Amino acid sequence: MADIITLDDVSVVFESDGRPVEAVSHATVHVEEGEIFGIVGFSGAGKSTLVRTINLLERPTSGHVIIDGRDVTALRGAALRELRSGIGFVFQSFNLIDNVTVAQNIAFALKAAHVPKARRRARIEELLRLVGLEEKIDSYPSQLSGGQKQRVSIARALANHPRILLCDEATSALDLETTEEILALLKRINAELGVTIVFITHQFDVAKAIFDHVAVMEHGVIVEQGTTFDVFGSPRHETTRALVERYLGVAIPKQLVPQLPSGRLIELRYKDEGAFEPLISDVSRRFEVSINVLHGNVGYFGTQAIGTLVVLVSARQEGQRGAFVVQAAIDELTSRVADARELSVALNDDIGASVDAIFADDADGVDGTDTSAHTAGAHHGNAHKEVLA
Ligand SMILES: Nc1ncnc2c1ncn2[C@@H]1O[C@H](COP(=O)(O)OP(=O)(O)OP(=O)(O)O)[C@@H](O)[C@H]1O
Repeated sequence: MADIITLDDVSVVFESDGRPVEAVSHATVHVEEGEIFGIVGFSGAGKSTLVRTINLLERPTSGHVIIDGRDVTALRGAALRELRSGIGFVFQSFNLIDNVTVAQNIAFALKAAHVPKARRRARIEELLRLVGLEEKIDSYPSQLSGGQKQRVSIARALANHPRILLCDEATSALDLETTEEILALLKRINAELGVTIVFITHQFDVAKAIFDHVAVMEHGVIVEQGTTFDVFGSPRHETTRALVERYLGVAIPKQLVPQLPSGRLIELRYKDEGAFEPLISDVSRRFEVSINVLHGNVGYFGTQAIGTLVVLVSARQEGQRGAFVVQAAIDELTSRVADARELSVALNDDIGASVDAIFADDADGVDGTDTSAHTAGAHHGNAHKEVLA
């Protein structure tokens, strides 16, 4: 699929108190036509600044913005206005004008694009039908719920048939149920109208529910990007790992630790289901080690599953030979899953704390497809079966 948006080596430097602040540093992004592309990262990572370069609300200090194969970085005046009318923007705080009606809020966007007055009402009705709010056409924003306000702001953003919709934390001010409704609406707009969506969020469940590709930002730099399934399934950068740990990961309760047989704790991450049972039994038989499954969790990305298991690998014999076979078994396990690492209980605690700031408000799955198997404590065969069931 062709790129509809290319950000080529884009940097944005602000001046703050006389000192330069590099909000975005050499970011390169390719957004394919018709996809939902997401950007995640800590507060202050540069996500908003990067997205605002797409319609040149922020002008790159260096690098190029290419829309539909055309370098638009230097556009000004009428050409810039035309570019912007083809790119809708949805904000976290809705940005509706309070003292005019829903119809008038949308009419402003049509007027700005020189749509004749006689055609505006029909277009407004069509847009409100699309977002399911026909009956609110003459209401004022203060008479609407948060979700309804966001629907109006989406209708307004779509008024001039944009091919691109930019959403900056568009669901962050909404409760979980309303978030689901808005995500379903955006998915429908993406699928039925073919609108390409670039979406910033700090909500992990939003990311995994709707993003086709995702970029992870930190300190102005894109540290990792790819398909959402690959990036979250095999995270390579520490920040991504931390995000994934917090939501797909599992922590071993401290009180369990003294009860564990000696051995090494390994976290295994696999993509798609069903691959584990034969792997565990195969490795434990071939290497003559015991592999106890302590904890497991499966998260769904659309229809694709990413699973996590924490296993304790123990030697069946004492001494150097035992340590050697445990290492060989761990090497074999590691080579046959998407991602693996050795755990300590303290490490789990640290990770939990470090990512709270990013995905602070996501206790439950937005798409309702998460399943968790909390089997800590039952660290023998039964746990294994529960996790894989
Ligand atoms: N107009 C500006 N002038 C000076 N510094 C700015 C300006 N806009 C943003 N910054 C700085 O640039 C950095 C990136 O900000 P940005 O808002 O893009 O991050 P973000 O990842 O979107 O964060 P958040 O999720 O908190 O909005 C921050 O350090 C911010 O303080």
